[in-house]
Amino acid sequence: MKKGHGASSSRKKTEHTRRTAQRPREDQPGPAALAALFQDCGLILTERQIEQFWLYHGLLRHHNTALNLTRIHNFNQMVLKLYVDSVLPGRMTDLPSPLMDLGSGPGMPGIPLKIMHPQVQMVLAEGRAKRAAFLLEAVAQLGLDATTVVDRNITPAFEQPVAGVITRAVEVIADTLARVQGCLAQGGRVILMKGPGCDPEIAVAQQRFDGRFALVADTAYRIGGTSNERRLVVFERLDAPRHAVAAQAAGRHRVTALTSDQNSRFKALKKMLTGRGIKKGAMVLVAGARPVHEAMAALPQRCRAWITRDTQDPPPEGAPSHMEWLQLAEPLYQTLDIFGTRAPLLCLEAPAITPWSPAEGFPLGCSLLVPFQDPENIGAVIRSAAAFGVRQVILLGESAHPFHPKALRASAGAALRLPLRQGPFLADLPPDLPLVALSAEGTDIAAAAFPPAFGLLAGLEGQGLPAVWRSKAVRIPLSPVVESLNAATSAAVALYEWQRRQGTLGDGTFDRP
Ligand SMILES: C[S@@+](CC[C@H](N)C(=O)[O-])C[C@H]1O[C@@H](n2cnc3c(N)ncnc32)[C@H](O)[C@@H]1O
Repeated sequence: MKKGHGASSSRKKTEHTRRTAQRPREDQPGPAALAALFQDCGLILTERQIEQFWLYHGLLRHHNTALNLTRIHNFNQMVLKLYVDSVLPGRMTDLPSPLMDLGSGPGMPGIPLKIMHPQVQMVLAEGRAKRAAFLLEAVAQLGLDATTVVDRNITPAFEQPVAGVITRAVEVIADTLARVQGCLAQGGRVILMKGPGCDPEIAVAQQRFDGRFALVADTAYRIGGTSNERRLVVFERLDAPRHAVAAQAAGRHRVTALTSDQNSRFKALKKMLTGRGIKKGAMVLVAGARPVHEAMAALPQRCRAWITRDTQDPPPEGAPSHMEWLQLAEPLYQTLDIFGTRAPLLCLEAPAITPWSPAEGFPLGCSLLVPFQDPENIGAVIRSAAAFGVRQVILLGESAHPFHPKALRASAGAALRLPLRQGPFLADLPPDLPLVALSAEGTDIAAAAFPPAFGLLAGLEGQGLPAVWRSKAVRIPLSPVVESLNAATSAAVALYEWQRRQGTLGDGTFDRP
């Protein structure tokens, strides 16, 4: 992509020396000498432009001692290395508008470019207050319209939209590309005025911003007839800035911003962190990037709200449009993000948990009955139930809520997919049910018979099972160094044993019964 240098610099240098030698009158610093130096570089200035450059030159000289604006003091050098150098990109590439000169310092290249291309809307960004004040004075004195000064450091949080960014002598390319994430439009260009040895910088930037920025031009050149080598490197932005993505998403969804923890909507969301609140409100809070996207894809009609930190992480394109976008102030979001995911949360209308009564019996295969009081155990066992092809999970009266955020997370989303039923309390299970119960005091599971349609009754954490079930229970043989397995783990092992007996685990998967 890099283009070679133009005509030999030594020939140009000789011509330059000869022509300036023929104009002794213009050797003295002044508007005419300035115009002549520009002309030697093939740049013809209008009277107004000469006047503006001369005025700018005067301001630079006047303020240089106090503000340390440039280390170049020689008149010819100032014209060539500062003003001419600044305007050359305008001859080599189209200038986007609005164009931000990032790290403008004393106004380079923004002010000379603006003088040459008055139609371009120019934004001069300069983090140092005294330099920014100088820029304001220069803009006023030169009468530059459609030119603003941003007197702050540009960071990725800067979101004033611009179509292009130009920068000279500020930082490495990748840092600039990162810095303009918030403000540069999709398709916008970053024009980087570089020295000749910038290949390593380009390579780093290409690697870091692969898919987000593309290198579209890289041209080697020299300033007029001098030996000063330059590279003009141009990157084009492929992705869209966050604010544009957020604005598009806000057009697709109803948006509500919540800032107070006293807000009734926020209070309702907070209730979804407890089993009781979920039961009452019939709403579920899904956390974690993957579970959220899976739940949205599987249950689009049930999606109620996409919950984010302010405008960050807008709902993706294709998200159900009836879903509201709740933008929460940081402390409110943190209250709901109990796992510290920092990712969007999804509020879902809870899938129905239909009642089950013992009179209904069990369908073919395994129904898992769980009395667990720990939501993480409930989630873990539901995940195992899904993994081993259980027909339905019957939650006994003792059980924690399967949509408690901790249960949902431990189930890796399975709680939203598997048929869940609400059964009676343990004590109300009739003793003649075809159940295989699990207890550390039972007989070895190796000898157990699994009926074609049966219920697997997991033990209750801590207390185990009531005596009536303990007496007919099966156990998983264990090393005597532990007393028992975790309740969810023992259920998983029993489910594995049941599937193994079906002879369906041979190829690493099994068919649903
Ligand atoms: C070495 S000077 C170059 C100035 C000018 N571009 C030139 O070529 O003469 C770099 C300037 O960029 C400014 N600067 C650096 N990082 C900046 C940022 N993130 N936002 C705004 N200004 C910045 C500094 O304050 C400094 O004035």
